[in-house]
Amino acid sequence: MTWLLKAVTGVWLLQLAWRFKRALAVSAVAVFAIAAYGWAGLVLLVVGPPLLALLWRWVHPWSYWRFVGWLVARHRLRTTYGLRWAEVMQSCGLHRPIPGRPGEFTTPRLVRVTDSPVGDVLHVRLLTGQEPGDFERQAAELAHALGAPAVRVTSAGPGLVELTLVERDVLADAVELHDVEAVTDLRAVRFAVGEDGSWRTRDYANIAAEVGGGVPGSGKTAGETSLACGLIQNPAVQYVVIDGKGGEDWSWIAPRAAAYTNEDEDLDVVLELVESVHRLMRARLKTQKTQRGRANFWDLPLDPAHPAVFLVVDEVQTFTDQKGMDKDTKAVAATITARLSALVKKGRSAGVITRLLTQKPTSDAIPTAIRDNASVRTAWRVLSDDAAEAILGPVVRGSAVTPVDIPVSMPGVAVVADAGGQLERVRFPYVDEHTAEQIATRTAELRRDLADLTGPVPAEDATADESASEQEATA
Ligand SMILES: Nc1ncnc2c1ncn2[C@@H]1O[C@H](COP(=O)(O)OP(=O)(O)OP(=O)(O)O)[C@@H](O)[C@H]1O
Repeated sequence: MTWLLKAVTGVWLLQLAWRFKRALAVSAVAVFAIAAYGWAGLVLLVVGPPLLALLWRWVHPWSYWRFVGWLVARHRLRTTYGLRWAEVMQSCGLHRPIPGRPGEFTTPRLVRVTDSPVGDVLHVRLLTGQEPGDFERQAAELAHALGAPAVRVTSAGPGLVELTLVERDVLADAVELHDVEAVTDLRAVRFAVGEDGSWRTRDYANIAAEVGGGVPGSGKTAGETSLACGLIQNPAVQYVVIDGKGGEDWSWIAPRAAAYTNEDEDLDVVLELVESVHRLMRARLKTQKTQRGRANFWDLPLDPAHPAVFLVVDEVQTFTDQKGMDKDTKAVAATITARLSALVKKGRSAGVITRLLTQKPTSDAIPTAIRDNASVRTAWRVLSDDAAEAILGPVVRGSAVTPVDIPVSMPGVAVVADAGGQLERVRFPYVDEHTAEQIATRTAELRRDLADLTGPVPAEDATADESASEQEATA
């Protein structure tokens, strides 16, 4: 009966036209061009758009490729993924039967497809009652059903999930930098590339300390080097480097460092440097409010006269692990550890950022109290779950992301835990020593001696101010 009604009213014709709307639109434009301008109009119609596209690409390649990406993504949404979506959802058990309609089911909705350096990203709206974990559990099935080597599931807000079809492991390729951009904003410092191919940043206003560890050759020093190369170009940053390996890994920074030592046997030399930085921190905590108006360093504008100080202690176990030390050396090591612990706890609001690196990630090398106060933790390749835990904390136990799996052939790849406790794999960029040396030499005039930064310890009457600032620091 319905077909008769459609035939009589002409609705069938409209439905047919709608079905072939694109072909009809193209034909209409072609007929119009011929009618208005003859065959020249048709030639213009055929040659014009490609020429315009070429011109667009030449004038504004960024917007052109963005548009092409959008077109390709739309095409994939409708064909590659859209046509099989219901079948994929059903075969992975992510569909839901519709009550009262046997045999019928509903599926999460594929909203959008975008591309990323690793592969396509499918943006999906969940069904009521579903959560990203439902997709995570089915990640392997989804990968097979969608024909991708792996699928990464990330929550993208309430009711939304993103499925990244990982076609390429972007972390497999080294990120070599032949020069490093100066860091101008310490609240967004690029430090490594994530699995989606985009840069990860850190907000140093919220970081008092970082701990990092990994087996020899895993890329700790190189990772720190690339970070330092950007930071030392900022006049409001000073570096203090203590290299417990006793080698020349950090000698490149000597012309630019406020203080540098590679002393690995005479712990008194190291203690003196650590004490200097500790004194600077205390002096700032005591006087910052009275002299500069704010108790928190990061509430003040960055000023080369009051620089942020990065204290790097590479192979920190040389100074903190007391095993095998004689009695006197043990006492010095204990003081160094206590000072580092204080810097880790209170350094943030004094603008002092402490970074401790070790190839021996144990609680003897990095005491748990220090690790637990370090909001940023980085584990390059390690050999055991215990070592991973000594750096990243208990969160790594049972996590799918672990530094124990990192292949030897991928130095510079690490697992990082951010302030929110989330673990992810990243690759640090690589800057060779000569490039680093050149950057340090060309910025040598920005160097200020640590002794000049450390003012005299203020009088005792500032105690009240200190306790106020210290309370804020540890808050
Ligand atoms: N991000 C990276 N990308 C590519 N190669 C890297 C990267 N990081 C390090 N490497 C390679 O690995 C080598 C060892 O790196 P690095 O010296 O940083 O290791 P390490 O963990 O500090 O070792 P050690 O504990 O012995 O000092 C480098 O010389 C370099 O060849």
